[in-house]
Amino acid sequence: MKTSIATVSLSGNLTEKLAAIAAAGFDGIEIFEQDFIASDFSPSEVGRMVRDHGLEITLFQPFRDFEGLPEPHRSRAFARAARKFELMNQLGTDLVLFCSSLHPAAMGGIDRMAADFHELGDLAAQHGVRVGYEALCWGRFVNDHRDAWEVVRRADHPNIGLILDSFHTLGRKIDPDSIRAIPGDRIFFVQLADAPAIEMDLLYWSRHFRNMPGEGDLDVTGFMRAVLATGYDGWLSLEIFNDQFRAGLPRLVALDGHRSLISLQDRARRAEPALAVDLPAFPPPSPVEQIAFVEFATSEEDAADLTSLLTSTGFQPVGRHVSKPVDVWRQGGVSLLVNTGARGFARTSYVAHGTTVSEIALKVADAQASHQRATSLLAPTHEEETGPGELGIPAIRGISGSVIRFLDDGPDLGRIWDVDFRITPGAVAGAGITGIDHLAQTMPYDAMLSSSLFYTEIFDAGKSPMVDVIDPDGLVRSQAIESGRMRVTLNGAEARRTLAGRFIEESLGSSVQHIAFATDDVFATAAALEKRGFPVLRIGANYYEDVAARFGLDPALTDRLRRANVMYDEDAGGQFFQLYSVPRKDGFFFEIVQRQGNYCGYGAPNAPFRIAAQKRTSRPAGMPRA
Ligand SMILES: O=C(O)c1ccc(O)c(O)c1
Ligand SMILES: [Mg+2]
Repeated sequence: MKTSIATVSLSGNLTEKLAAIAAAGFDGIEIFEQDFIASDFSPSEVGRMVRDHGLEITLFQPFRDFEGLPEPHRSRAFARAARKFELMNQLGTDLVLFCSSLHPAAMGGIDRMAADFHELGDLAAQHGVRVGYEALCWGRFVNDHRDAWEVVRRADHPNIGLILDSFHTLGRKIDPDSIRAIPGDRIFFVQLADAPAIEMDLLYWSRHFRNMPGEGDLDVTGFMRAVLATGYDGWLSLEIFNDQFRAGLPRLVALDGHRSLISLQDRARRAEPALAVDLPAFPPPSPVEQIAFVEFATSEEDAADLTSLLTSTGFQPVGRHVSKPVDVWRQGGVSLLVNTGARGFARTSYVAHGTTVSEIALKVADAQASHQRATSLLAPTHEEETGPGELGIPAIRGISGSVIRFLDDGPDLGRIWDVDFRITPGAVAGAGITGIDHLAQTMPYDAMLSSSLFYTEIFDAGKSPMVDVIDPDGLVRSQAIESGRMRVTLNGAEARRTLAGRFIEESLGSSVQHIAFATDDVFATAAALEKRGFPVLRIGANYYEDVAARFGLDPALTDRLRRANVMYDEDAGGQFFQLYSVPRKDGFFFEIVQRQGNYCGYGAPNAPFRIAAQKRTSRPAGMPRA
């Protein structure tokens, strides 16, 4: 179906917005009147600019406070409408949104309002335009789409129809299935927005906190299904009032928006196959079976720092790429690649960020299908030269520019370690690390929605509620994404002095800040790591006093935790143990965790104390240590 976005959803001036909207692949735009008034272009110039970008003006909005007024307000409202209809002719659009009235003099009365719209319909017809009526969920007399529909039904005029907006329906907790009773040809336009579940005044919530479908907590898919069930086949348009988006990079926000609209249609058709959705077919989301490898980009000079950390963590070099300076380090099912190449993407990453995680390879059921889904959802494909006989591994650019590769067990990709690498056979003794528990990605706070949308739409993934992590120098927000056996935590930092904020500055952008490895026996692993010279993070005595009191821990267990510098947490499902490395200069570190039972968190209550300890390790010599 054709997609559109309201100009209010993006930052910048009209010219910048148009460029961003066209580049993201939309077919049309809603012109928000303020954006037009603020611009210096004449209506016909704006119309031409829009069309020169290959876009249509899908809607002009909003027209406020029209219906149910006494004289002289009523005549003035009609005169105002006539002028806007003329403006629409100059802009080159035939549809305008009238939102339900908040006028203090408005009188309500469903037949009075319907009669006003009937008369307006004649005026609109004279100008060759159509009017759509939208219930603002804080409207004085009409604040529910069912009442707006009744007004439109009674107005009984071909130039008067209904406009639905998912926020106004879902924000007021109105059952979206009530839409299924409305004839699709009387719905003139559909606006889509999501929002996080926060209790607050409806108007304030709507004007500041809307976000892209899939980024919030509203059942926008249920709304979309109900709209499609009416037979509606018109525009799908984003109308997102969001403070962050208004300050963000318009191209990125527009791209996220287009991704969310494609995904929304895909979700609707998968949930209800009988619906007619005009969207090319692409594969369904699938879960990640395993993080197959993580690749670091570094240089000949800087590699020693990284490889000594790997060695002290129990990893061992086991082989090399057939044509590139890429070493494979292994331990208990984890493969880490160290790329010191002077060319290609790894080099670009290293130059931009210093030693960094530049690639993540994910094992899925069908790598080509996952790649096709990702690119259908607008992820840019990533191509790199391969030597003769080497595998072409499908890849995309992930958020923040890193590469995500897709692997599977098929006849080609399943042989990656035999074809692209020379691996020396033999077991790695290791320190008891058995896998990757999670990857922690750090990013500016305003990139978090974008990142979680990326993972949840491309993969079969769930997200947990956002939690606050208290860094002594500011708040970091953290959200976990889980898809099959892959866990990723997204950490958004606003404050630059937080550990996460410093990492973003030091590494010049978002990236993986830590890798958490799994062990089945944290104390055995801690002992093995100590022998290898692992730079363990010392945790203060106050922490153990508190954790023992909080959970009523056995003194023997508390003592083991303290001696090994292991942190502890519990939830209803089980227990969690965490051991940390001292962070590198840029803030990168390793974590080793043990999950017992069905513990499903990430130790968030421990984060303030872990961060404080990590910050102590980087303070000047001579200061007291924990
Ligand atoms: O916040 C508002 O006033 C407003 C205006 C127009 C809309 O379409 C809408 O959903 C909200
Ligand atoms: Mg709206």
